[in-house]
Amino acid sequence: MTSMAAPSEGAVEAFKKALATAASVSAYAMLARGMARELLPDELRAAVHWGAAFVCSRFGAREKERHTIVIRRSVDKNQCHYDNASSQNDVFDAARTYLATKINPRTMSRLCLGRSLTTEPDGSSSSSTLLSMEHGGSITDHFDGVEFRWMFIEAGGDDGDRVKGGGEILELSYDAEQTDTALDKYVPFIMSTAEELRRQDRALKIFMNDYGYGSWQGINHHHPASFETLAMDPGLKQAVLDDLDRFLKRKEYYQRIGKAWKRGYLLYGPPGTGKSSLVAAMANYLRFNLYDLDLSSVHDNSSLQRLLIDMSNKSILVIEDIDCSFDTMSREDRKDHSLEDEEDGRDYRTGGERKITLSGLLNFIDGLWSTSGEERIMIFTTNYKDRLDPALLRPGRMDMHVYMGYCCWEAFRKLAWNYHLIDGHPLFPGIQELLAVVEVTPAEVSEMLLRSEDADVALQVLMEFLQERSGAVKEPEDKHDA
Ligand SMILES: Nc1ncnc2c1ncn2[C@@H]1O[C@H](COP(=O)(O)OP(=O)(O)OP(=O)(O)O)[C@@H](O)[C@H]1O
Repeated sequence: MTSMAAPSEGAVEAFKKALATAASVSAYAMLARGMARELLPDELRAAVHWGAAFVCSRFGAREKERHTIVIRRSVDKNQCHYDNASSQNDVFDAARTYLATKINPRTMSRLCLGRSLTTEPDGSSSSSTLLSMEHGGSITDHFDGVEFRWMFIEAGGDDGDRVKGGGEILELSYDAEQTDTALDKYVPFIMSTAEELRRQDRALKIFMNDYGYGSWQGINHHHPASFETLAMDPGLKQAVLDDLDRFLKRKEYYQRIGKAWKRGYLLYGPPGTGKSSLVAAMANYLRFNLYDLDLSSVHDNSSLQRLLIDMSNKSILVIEDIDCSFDTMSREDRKDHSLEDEEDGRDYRTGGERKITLSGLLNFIDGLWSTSGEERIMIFTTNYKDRLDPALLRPGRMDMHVYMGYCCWEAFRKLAWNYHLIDGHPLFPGIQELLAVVEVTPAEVSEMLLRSEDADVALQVLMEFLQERSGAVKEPEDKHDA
């Protein structure tokens, strides 16, 4: 504990004297102001005022010192370490992307409109339209309580000498005392905001592996599924969304606890309950590319490793029907074969050389793959969770298990809205009663709802379909166990 030292007598005296002096100075000032008002004519008072202002401007408090960062469109080649290094300055591009969000077309009289093509490290490209400042334009931005001023200057103009070889430049200026905020917070903030904006803008890709060669082929991914259109238990949907949001925000957390920044989801449930739709919704929500791994096309463990290493960050690895991809039956169920069978590298089902193994996949995912990249999500789907190897279900492996079940009342309401924009109908109560006892998948309900564009007809078709099925009673369901 700290205690305040008692002030010495001398200090108290000095403090009192200072107070008395301050009081008498302000008293004199008030008296002088009053006398001046009474005794001096207006012209003389104005002249005194002007004189005081002049003295202040010459000798008084000087304007705060400003610092400027110059950001050139292209980096001077001499600064590059490699001969073939690109001369494009990333910071310039990021600043322009960021500043586009600060442009107000209503208040700025001259603007530039451009379209740029961005090539991602994975080879995909996307174009975006950008509003930017015209040469000579300026923008003021506020961040963390600090004012930052941006100017866009053209090479070859008045500032031609300064920017020789650099093309166009952006100048960022701020109070000198805010240098730490500028460099340690504002510039990183601009870079990360620009990256996020570009990510939102870029076209998504889905990559599939070639047979045998261990390489990916990508095409644009336009699956329309979103969390908005997904018909599932609302609580479970929110839990998945919250988990994804938490994952995205936790870079530092994963670093601190020494774990790779990856997350695994196991989606399980009968066919047609929306597992693939949920995968697409997750990719769209995160703006992550999808890598759809078909294990039957992978020749051996080393091809598998090559494929996994070639995946980019911020991506989702999907292995559908994981129960069919390996001998994933639970080890307890193996009557005739011991674990040693697996370790000798032979496939005891065929007697031949085993191509790839579940342990090969899991070891690699836990090992090199998880440390060679970041922000990776891995999704396994299965129609039969009970057939999975316990190694897959071990805590820490698949972080969240999501059960995609038969169509419940809430899921039906979502589908009715998706397909017919209705939130109520005289047939709804009857459908609700039937859904409580009939096992029907969202895919089947969707199909019925699509039978007619007329909502009355489509709901009648669904009603009859459910009545036909009503002999089958739902078995109790094991809900999600995150
Ligand atoms: N939960 C859902 N929400 C919205 N649409 C769904 C849902 N489930 C299924 N559908 C509809 O049914 C179609 C098939 O569903 P999907 O392929 O996502 O199911 P799945 O569980 O992955 O099936 P499988 O196990 O056979 O691969 C989807 O394209 C979609 O139109």
